[in-house]
Amino acid sequence: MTTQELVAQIKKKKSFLCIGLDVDLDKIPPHLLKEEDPVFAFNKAIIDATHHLCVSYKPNTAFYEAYGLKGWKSLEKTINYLNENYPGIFTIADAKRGDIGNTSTMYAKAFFEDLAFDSVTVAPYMGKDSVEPFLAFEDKHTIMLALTSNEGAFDFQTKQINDKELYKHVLETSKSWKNFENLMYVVGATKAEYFTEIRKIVPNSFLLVPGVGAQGGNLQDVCKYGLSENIGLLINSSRGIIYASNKTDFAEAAAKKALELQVQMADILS
Ligand SMILES: O=c1ccn([C@@H]2O[C@H](COP(=O)(O)O)[C@@H](O)[C@H]2O)c(=O)[nH]1
Repeated sequence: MTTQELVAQIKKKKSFLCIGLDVDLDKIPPHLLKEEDPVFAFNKAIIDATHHLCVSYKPNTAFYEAYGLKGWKSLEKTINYLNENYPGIFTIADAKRGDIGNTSTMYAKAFFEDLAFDSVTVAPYMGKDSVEPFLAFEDKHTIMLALTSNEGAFDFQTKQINDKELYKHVLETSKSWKNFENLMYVVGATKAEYFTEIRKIVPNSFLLVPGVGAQGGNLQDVCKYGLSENIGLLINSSRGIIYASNKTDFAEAAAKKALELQVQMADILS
């Protein structure tokens, strides 16, 4: 999916919501555990109930890798289900990869070719040659960690290096990389006070913003400082939506939570 197509979907649905599919077998409704693939059964029900309210889904691969081969199969079934049934949805593999060049190429093939995701999250720590193999996939998007939502973001990302903080070096340096137009960034909703500075460096780039809901980030604050001319935001909520109920009404309860965010987004976009 191109950035223009993503923007068109956002305008059509009046939503820039990304729903996180972080499936934990200890949290899903117990009746689903009888299913052959409880993780996929849960995802399918959540997707069918919420697809009209969001523009993106983000499975965090940790929640699938934790279940070994079975978990990877559930992830494969989930991305195939999305691509076959909801082709207008932007898919994100939240895998936070990045390694020496030839290894990064294999990670990119895993998520872009074997599993046909639109995008994958990467860590910037190993530098340009660890990210460019992802960017080499011209019709795909690479989403690089810039300023994360957790407390540990202050350990390194905001440290001053020469004249500015490390996260600003990450943003500025990456602007010269080949296929920069396919680069997006992760910025935590819990760091709303940083969005003005971030927008000075990357005024038009898309930002994937986790941390609304369970982590306490505020949608209005993020939008106040983070919206760009082409909207430029994908706001993620995972636990706050998918675990709204652990009874048989879990999908409707998730849709209700998604609707609460979508209504606020429609209001912001109007
Ligand atoms: O800075 C970051 C980067 C990634 N995440 C991921 O987003 C979701 C958030 O889940 P919630 O349940 O809505 O808190 C999860 O997959 C994280 O690993 C993040 O939170 N912060």
